[in-house]
Amino acid sequence: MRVFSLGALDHWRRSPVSKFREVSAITRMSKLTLVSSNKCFGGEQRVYSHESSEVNCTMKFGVFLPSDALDGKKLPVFYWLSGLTCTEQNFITKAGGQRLGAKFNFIIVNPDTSPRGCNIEGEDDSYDFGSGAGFYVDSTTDKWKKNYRMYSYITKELPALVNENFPSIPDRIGISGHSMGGHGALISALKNPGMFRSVSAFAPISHPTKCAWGKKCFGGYLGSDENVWREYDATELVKSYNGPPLDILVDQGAADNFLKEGQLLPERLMESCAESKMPCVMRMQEGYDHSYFFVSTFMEDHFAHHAKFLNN
Ligand SMILES: N[C@@H](CCC(=O)N[C@@H](CSC=O)C(=O)NCC(=O)O)C(=O)O
Repeated sequence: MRVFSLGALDHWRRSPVSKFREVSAITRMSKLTLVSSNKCFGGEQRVYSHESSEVNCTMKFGVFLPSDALDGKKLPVFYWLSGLTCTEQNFITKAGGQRLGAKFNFIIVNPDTSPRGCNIEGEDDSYDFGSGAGFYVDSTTDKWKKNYRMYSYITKELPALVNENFPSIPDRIGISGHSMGGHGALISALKNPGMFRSVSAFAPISHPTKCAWGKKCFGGYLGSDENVWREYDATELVKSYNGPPLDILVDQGAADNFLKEGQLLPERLMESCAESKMPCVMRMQEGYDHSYFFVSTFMEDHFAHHAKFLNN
């Protein structure tokens, strides 16, 4: 809170406004349309939309800009990928990320989880396929391949847009996510050695070629060739990873129903990491379920984990 004397008020009127703070500038950013902006923890939580060339529809994503970013200071970027049924709003409203973005001085970018409104027959029929369930792959099947290219959207188009429009440090980026988004974070880091300095996940779908959610989405988006499926499976990708050391942090709720149903299979990821000598810490958190109550509880630990790599 600032209390103005008359002299200070005069100074405030004359002080320059960064282009990242100026609303008239942010509504005209390259290829981006501002949907909303709310001051939060000294920074701003914004939502933008844009016409995506990868997924051929209008996409939305959230950006949290800490105060320093609003002043134009270049900062690391923490990418967050959400899970099945989510839009960009779940992380914004439930994860408590803004306080941590401000504390650790990271820009946070969190996209929607799939293309939407593409007029594909059946796209809105189930919670675990189609809208809200892009599964972070590039589809090869005729019905879906025009739009369902979330892997390229996350690893190419979105980072390019972010670097063009915000004061990011392009070689200081980390990625994390929850459930389907944890799978997306792991495969994005494992398939692009050196691109992400840090990676972590909450209750990730760790071995999608062997669980019901993965089989449904991979079958639909990638067809029947399971060799293609393995290219998007973290447990498989760990075995062939050849890049700068990755130090993976995974949190998993022990009371997670989807763990009990065999959808997540984190033990398979851990076995694969052990065999491949990939550093990975999985913390089994007693009593926690799959929800954003679990995610928000441990989010600060994940920011601290990413800070070790993004700030050095
Ligand atoms: N049947 C449920 C399943 C949806 C669900 O639990 N989604 C999780 C992610 S699960 C794996 O990707 C989620 O994050 N939900 C949003 C939230 O805010 O909790 C259903 O349809 O509800």
